[in-house]
Amino acid sequence: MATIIGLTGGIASGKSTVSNILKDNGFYIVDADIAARVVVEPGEKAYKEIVTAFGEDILHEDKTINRKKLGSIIFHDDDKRQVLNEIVHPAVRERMNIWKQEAITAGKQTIIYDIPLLFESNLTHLVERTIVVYVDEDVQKKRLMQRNNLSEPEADARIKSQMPLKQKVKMADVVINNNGTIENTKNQINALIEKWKLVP
Ligand SMILES: CC(C)(COP(=O)(O)OP(=O)(O)OC[C@H]1O[C@@H](n2cnc3c(N)ncnc32)[C@H](O)[C@@H]1O)[C@@H](O)C(=O)NCCC(=O)NCCS
Ligand SMILES: Nc1ncnc2c1ncn2[C@@H]1O[C@H](COP(=O)(O)OP(=O)(O)OP(=O)(O)O)[C@@H](O)[C@H]1O
Repeated sequence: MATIIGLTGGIASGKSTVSNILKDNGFYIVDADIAARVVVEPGEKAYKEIVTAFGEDILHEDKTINRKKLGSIIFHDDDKRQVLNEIVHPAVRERMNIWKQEAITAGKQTIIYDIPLLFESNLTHLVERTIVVYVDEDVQKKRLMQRNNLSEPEADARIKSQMPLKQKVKMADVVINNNGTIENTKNQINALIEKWKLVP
């Protein structure tokens, strides 16, 4: 039976950076953010529910969802975020389960579940151990503003929409500190692969 490892952290703390390094080491990644994109493509059930709940205003001209616009709504409004989560999350879990089964069929021994909201959504029962990618809040904000081209208040709103990263650290089986260079992060991951004797 495959071992499922949960990889989480805060927005822009470096989960994708860590999962890419794990992928380079042969590990199979099941990514919740990718699942959340696939399940809201036009024609999908969640797409229709989002348009009903948020209106056609959140669509591009080609009818795909304008993620920037939807983000600017839900990261500033807890109730609306809740509405979106209730539409999208069940479909995400279903999709991730399909990908997990594919990985098991392919003979994978360790599967990485990259889930930003692993703790917020109480999904730890899906995984055997948890890795939290940590950065200090000033580094997190700077990287988030840079990557998404956001103002400071916009970055603050996104950070505040999640459980404080320091709280996630307390809940983690292991913490990867991503304040330093990518090389430093790689070294921590290699040490972890060794310590937990992880086999792809
Ligand atoms: C709001 C949306 C349209 C913004 O899209 P955008 O392309 O700008 O961002 P992306 O999807 O790449 O997410 C970036 C990061 O934002 C954070 N984030 C996304 N959704 C949420 C949420 N509902 N609550 C808290 N943080 C969130 C995560 O850390 C995620 O890694 C999109 O994030 C979305 O549909 N969110 C709801 C689904 C969800 O909860 N996804 C997170 C994993 S299941
Ligand atoms: N050690 C590092 N040094 C410098 N920049 C980094 C480092 N790690 C990540 N970054 C940069 O910080 C940004 C956030 O990293 P990444 O996309 O991996 O975070 P994430 O946790 O997956 O984000 P999200 O949850 O928002 O999707 C990216 O632009 C990435 O290139």
